[in-house]
Amino acid sequence: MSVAVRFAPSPTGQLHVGNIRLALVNWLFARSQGGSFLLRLDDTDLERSTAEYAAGIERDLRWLGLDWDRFARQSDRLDRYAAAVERLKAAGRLYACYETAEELSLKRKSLLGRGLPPIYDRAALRLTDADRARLEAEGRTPHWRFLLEHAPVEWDDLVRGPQHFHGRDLSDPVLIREDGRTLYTLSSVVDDIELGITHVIRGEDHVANTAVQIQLWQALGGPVPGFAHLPLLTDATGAGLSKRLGSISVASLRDDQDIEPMAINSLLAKLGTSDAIEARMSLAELAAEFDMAKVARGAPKFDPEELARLNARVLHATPFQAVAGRLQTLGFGGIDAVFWEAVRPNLSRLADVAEWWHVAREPIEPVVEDAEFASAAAAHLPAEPWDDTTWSSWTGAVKSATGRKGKGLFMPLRLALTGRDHGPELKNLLPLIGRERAEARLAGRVA
Ligand SMILES: Nc1ncnc2c1ncn2[C@@H]1O[C@H](COP(=O)(O)OP(=O)(O)OP(=O)(O)O)[C@@H](O)[C@H]1O
Repeated sequence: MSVAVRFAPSPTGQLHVGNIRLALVNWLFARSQGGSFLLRLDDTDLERSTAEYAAGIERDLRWLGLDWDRFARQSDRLDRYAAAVERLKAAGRLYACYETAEELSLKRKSLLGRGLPPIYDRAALRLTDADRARLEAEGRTPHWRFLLEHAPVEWDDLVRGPQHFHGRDLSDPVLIREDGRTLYTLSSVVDDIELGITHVIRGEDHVANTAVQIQLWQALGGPVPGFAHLPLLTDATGAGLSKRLGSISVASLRDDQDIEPMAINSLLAKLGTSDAIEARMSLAELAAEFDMAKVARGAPKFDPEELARLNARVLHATPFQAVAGRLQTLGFGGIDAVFWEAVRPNLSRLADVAEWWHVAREPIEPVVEDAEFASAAAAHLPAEPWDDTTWSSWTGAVKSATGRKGKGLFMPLRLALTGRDHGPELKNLLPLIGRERAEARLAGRVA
């Protein structure tokens, strides 16, 4: 059977780097096994889900290159959940409960106060028909719980190893709320069964869900899939991430920080694994290196500096054709392949091209500390056309004429030609600056 996985975010905020790690791991697992990747929007929380957030999720995943083979929306599948409810009721696995939230909270507090785990006491199972009729006459509407079997629940987690739970240590989960809406615990299993999911790969926050959901899979007759629960990513301070809090979103990395998608993919594919974190230029390379056995159990931290470092590496290896369109959008349509290759080793973010465009093509204030030396150097500027051999022949001549060498030769030239003490290699930059500007700058003029 071929592998089928899903990424199932709720459209209740912008995807953060923790969500993306999960999306990426699902995608890489699918692609590395020739399997399929489903995007499922868990949009049944009508108060918090919005069409804008849903569109944002699709945009973020596309931008990262995480394309999906199939798409589903839980709000389109409500009839499937209703059908599953009927089957569970017919099998005697759902029972009506009438406690209010306050009553349940009191019960929990009382158990905790006695040092006991806050497991639901199944009081509703002892209600008679008459009790139920009375409660409903009082105006109470039931919520419905799934009757767990008091039996062991075990699985061999692809990340956490063998997991052991027991039904008696778990509360019967609520599957239907008072207002009749089915909850994630049920809808997610119905979808996973009907959409043929073979591996559920999600965050550690779902481990307890998995324990109860395995019994639901069995009750609904679906094959129980494999599981991998990954530790949750934290921010650099160790604090948790949440869509609701607007944690480090992919949209802000893209739109505000000018980060390359492959920098994000490279970091999140390798973070918290036994592989070194290095820049990769394609998802195919990451898929070829992917192995769930490399994922560690410790909670990884997202380090923005590491991302910045990878971003620079990715840019340094990006070919001109891959950025030509974006350069045009940024207003640098005049940049060609030669210019790009000259400046890309000095970029941390794509927008940094603006500085080198300015240096090469716009008037700058030169820094001339030794006018005599600068004028001697200017006198040796060769005739155009210039290419990447011009710098070495010119500085060779300046060296012979002035007796200067090393830093004493190169730094005054760099300061005069660029107004800066750092930047792209001058052998590449000089032909872009051109003779006229070079001559004027060596004379100390703004040019
Ligand atoms: N910090 C995190 N690190 C890694 N994975 C995470 C993190 N937070 C959520 N996930 C995973 O992302 C996937 C999508 O989950 P979900 O949409 O519930 O995200 P969420 O950020 O927890 O949302 P919300 O803040 O709205 O509850 C799930 O597999 C979940 O386990």
